[in-house]
This record gives sequence, structure tokens and C-alpha cells, in this order.
Amino acid sequence: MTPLLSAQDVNIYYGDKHAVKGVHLEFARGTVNALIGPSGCGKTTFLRAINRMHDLTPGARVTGRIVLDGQDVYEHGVDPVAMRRRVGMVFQKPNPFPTMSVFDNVVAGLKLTGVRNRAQLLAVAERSLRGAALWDEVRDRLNTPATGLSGGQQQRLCIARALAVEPEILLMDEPTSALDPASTARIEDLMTELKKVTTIVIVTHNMHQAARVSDTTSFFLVGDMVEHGPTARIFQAPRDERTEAYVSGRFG
Ligand SMILES: Nc1ncnc2c1ncn2[C@@H]1O[C@H](COP(=O)(O)OP(=O)(O)OP(=O)(O)O)[C@@H](O)[C@H]1O
Repeated sequence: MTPLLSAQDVNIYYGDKHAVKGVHLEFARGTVNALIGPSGCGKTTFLRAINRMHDLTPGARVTGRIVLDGQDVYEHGVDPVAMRRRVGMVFQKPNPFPTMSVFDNVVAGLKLTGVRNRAQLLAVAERSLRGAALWDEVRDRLNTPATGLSGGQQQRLCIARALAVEPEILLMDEPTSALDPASTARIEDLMTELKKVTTIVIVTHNMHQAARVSDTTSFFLVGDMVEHGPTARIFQAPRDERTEAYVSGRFG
């Protein structure tokens, strides 16, 4: 089956620093894919290459090919803003737009695409908030400030905001590291639901989380992608001794 996303010989540099080295990876549609590895090994750098965020980092350079559903993300003429609409992103810390209501946060991206019809915006807000398992908690406070929500609710709001534009792929950079265990569990449950409508790539420091939520796991070490495979195999029968040392907790 053709993968939804394929990375071919991807190298990423910050000036002279070679942060990601010749990475090949493929992610199938409707899967959760974890990127694991010790701090500073290039996980976030790789993730940010998928939606061209490095275009915004002075001195950063990406080589190789990243192909999303047949389209080379870096091909000349591809509009990075349009590309970022196809690739949702959720960050470590919830970052709702602080001056906006819950409702306005969810539909902000959609409004940028020119949608103004109130009924349509409401329908998308409800669908997205349901998709992010937040609707029941906020349906009576859609017009209150987003900053009044708890941290876990704010992160689900950011997920709803990303879902509103129906991304083909959703990137999550340590999305639960700032949350308590109950909020973390809710977001982990949510990922399993979300893969029915999108494909997820998640950077996580938490190996238990990777084991719980992901279908595939890729192990990164100082810029190299050492090993990629079905999550159960990576954790139970890794082929590379460095992966084995990491997943058994001997370093990292
Ligand atoms: N904007 C930048 N400019 C220069 N070097 C950078 C920049 N961002 C990251 N790096 C370096 O690139 C390497 C990879 O960093 P990256 O953040 O991708 O690692 P990571 O595996 O996601 O780490 P962590 O788990 O701590 O978030 C590190 O050595 C880091 O210091």
C-alpha cells in the first residue's frame, strides 16, 4: 500500500550542525507513529520538517524528499502556508490564542480560509470539539475565554483547532508532557479515536506512552534513525543493540 507520508534521505542542518542524518521513513494512513530517543537526537527537528516549519528558522536547511500523499512537500512552487493546513501541529505546551473564545479558537484556521457562514462554523466547531473529546465540557461556554480552561482542556482545544481544517496528518510534539496523568490518559485514548480520521506522528519521551498508543515506533539517536518497525517488535524484539539498550532503560 502507498504510504501517506514518506521521507527519503532527509537531512536537516542548523548552520553547520547536521541534526538529522539521511532518514528514510514511511507512515501508513490511519496509524499512530511514535518517534522516540534521548534528548537532542533530532526527533523534533524531523517532525518540524514535515510541515516546513524550518522555513521559519534562520540557518535551517532540509535536503532529501518528504512526500505527503504523492506531493513533495519541498517542491518548488508549493505554498508552505497551504502545506501547513494539510499538516496539523500540536505542541508540548497548550497554546490557545489567549485573546479568543473557545469557539473562535476552534474556527480560527477555517476563518483564514475564508469561511464566514456562521452555521457552517458552528457545525465545524461542534464536530472538531467532539473529535477532541471536549464538546461535553465546553458546549455551554463556547463564548468564554479559552484561557479559562484547564491545561488538559486547553490541549484538547488545540487538538480541536487542528482538526477543524481536516488535516491529512497531525504532528504532536510531546503533547502530554505538561499535563497531569488524568489529562494524559484522555489524550492517549483520543489518539486511538483520531486515527480513524487522520494519521498521527508523535514525539514522546515517554516510552510507556509510545508502547500504549502507537502502531509504529522509530528510534532516533544523535541524528540517525536507528530502527523503525511495528511498536510491539521495537519494544519486545529490537534488532539493533542500541535500540535494545534504550527501550530497556539502560540509557536516555
Ligand atoms: N534552532 C536551532 N538552532 C540550532 N540548533 C538546534 C536548533 N534546534 C535544535 N537544535 C539542535 O539540533 C539537535 C536536535 O534537536 P531536537 O530538538 O530535534 O532534538 P529532540 O530529539 O527533539 O530533543 P528533545 O527530546 O530534548 O526535544 C540538538 O543538538 C539541538 O541542540
